[in-house]
Amino acid sequence: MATEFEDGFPAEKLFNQGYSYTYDDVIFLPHYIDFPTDAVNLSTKLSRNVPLSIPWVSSPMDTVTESYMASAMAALGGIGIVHSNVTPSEQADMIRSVKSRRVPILSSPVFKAPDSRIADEFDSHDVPFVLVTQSGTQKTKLLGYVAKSDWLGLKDKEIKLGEVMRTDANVCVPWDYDLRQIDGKLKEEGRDFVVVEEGGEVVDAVTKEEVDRVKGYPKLGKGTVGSDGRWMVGAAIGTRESDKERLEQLVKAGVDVIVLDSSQGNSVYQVEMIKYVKQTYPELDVIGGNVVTMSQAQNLIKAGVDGLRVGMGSGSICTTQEVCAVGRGQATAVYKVSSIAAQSGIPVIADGGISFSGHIVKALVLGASTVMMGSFLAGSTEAPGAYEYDEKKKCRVKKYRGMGSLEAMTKGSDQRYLGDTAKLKIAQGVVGAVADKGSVLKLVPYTMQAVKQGFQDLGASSLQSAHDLLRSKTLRLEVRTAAAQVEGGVHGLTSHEKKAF
Ligand SMILES: NC(=O)C1=CN([C@@H]2O[C@H](COP(=O)(O)OP(=O)(O)OC[C@H]3O[C@@H](n4cnc5c(N)ncnc54)[C@H](O)[C@@H]3O)[C@@H](O)[C@H]2O)C=CC1
Ligand SMILES: O=c1[nH]c(=O)c2[nH+]cn([C@@H]3O[C@H](COP(=O)(O)O)[C@@H](O)[C@H]3O)c2[nH]1
Ligand SMILES: [K+]
Repeated sequence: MATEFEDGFPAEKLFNQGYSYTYDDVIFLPHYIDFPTDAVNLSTKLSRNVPLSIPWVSSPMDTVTESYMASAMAALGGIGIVHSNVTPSEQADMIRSVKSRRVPILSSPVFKAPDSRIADEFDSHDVPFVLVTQSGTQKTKLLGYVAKSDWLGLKDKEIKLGEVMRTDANVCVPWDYDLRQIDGKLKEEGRDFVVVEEGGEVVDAVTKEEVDRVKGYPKLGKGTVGSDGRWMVGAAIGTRESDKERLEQLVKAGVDVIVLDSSQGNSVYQVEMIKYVKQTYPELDVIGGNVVTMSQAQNLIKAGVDGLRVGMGSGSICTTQEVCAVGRGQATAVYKVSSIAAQSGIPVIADGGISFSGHIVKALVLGASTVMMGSFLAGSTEAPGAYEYDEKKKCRVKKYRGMGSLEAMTKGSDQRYLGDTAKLKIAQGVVGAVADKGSVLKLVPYTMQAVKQGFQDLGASSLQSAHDLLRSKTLRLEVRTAAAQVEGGVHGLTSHEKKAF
């Protein structure tokens, strides 16, 4: 008689013992490989009606996702959620900006009116050209441009730009030109830059330098394009009355999906907002959260959400568990919420606590459809803010802060406390910095390749197949002791350098 193997625990057993497990606490046992790494397909859904080719979402935080990051996320086949720590019209402008181009490049050129003069633009800034438009701003007709090289050769520096600009309509390309098309145009005509325009109005400019930079990264696929033919982008809103007016502006700007941004989503405010969004904009997907328990999730599913965001206190900048004594270990939270959400076909976003590719594998295999990241992306070229040099750590860093930090709250999420200015504010997040990670256009493809290797080791060729292995109890896990976690990391060396790609 054949012996039944009992090796490791199925998830159902492991996550029902009264422990709150984080990603680092658990480890998967490898299964059987019968396909190559490249056969792993990580396409997925963010929410009921938003398909993605990679399970990657950037956090709605003001040091993570504005238009540049959201454009890059869409170009990679993921999606960015634009934060709401700005006025509704500023947030709507960011959505429009993402939708107005097809290259993950934002150059923010200098605009001037024809009767204005060059001040110190060419001297004190690294500006290769100035665009001359009717109004001296973006979103009007291009009249001409002045290149730095032309300017340097001029004797009369007081001259009006309208008198010296080059008028060359050929410098313009349509908004939906992709990187390959723009590169072709730059090469054919020997240009240093092109102006991106739509409907006769300037959207942006793209330089050869930027195109060459992006060309050096892994090849981009077709990206996340919506039914409007434009890149898809999400936006965060709150659950206050005033968020209804914010929502209206975002919808007019073309937003594809809304995230109700709260640390504790199971509230009367959120349930009412979900119903309002679904009634007012039935075509718009709404993601509820954050939740970490099955009953929280069930309430929001009943209210009509198209997706759920999971995580409370697991984020790198989060202090919620310390301050409020509520939350859950992220591995347990993702497994539990995904189990109930799967019964209604609701995709789950595993939000926060991701430090490396193995955490992404764990989140996805435990039932999530996508992972949302803040700290992992905040040090990238595409994140808002400038790099600074950290003298102690001897590296370039970018600021990264929690949306519940005092600094972020007093900047604008303060709006959520309008009306209760008398109330005492308690921070649930910190302000910090993260190391330079280069461009997400390189970071994400390499990380995805590592995730595919993890899937291959588990014998899962897709997210669906991973979830099938999980629920059929074929997938086995164990809890790692403290010593096992040490063993699983680099140990026993006097020094080492960690370089993944
Ligand atoms: N994932 C996580 O673990 C955490 C995330 N955060 C982030 O920090 C930011 C702020 O989060 P929260 O403070 O949870 O924001 P929130 O807006 O959900 O809650 C702030 C306060 O406003 C109240 N509130 C919301 N709608 C209301 C309404 N219509 N009427 C009356 N009161 C209402 C809430 O009950 C709460 O007391 C978000 O960006 C969130 O993602 C903060 C803490 C933890
Ligand atoms: O307790 C918190 N206080 C905060 O101030 C805060 N700001 C963001 N978040 C959440 O953290 C997630 C990002 O986490 P990671 O940096 O680990 O990716 C984000 O996606 C959020 O869910 C906060 N949580
Ligand atoms: K934390």
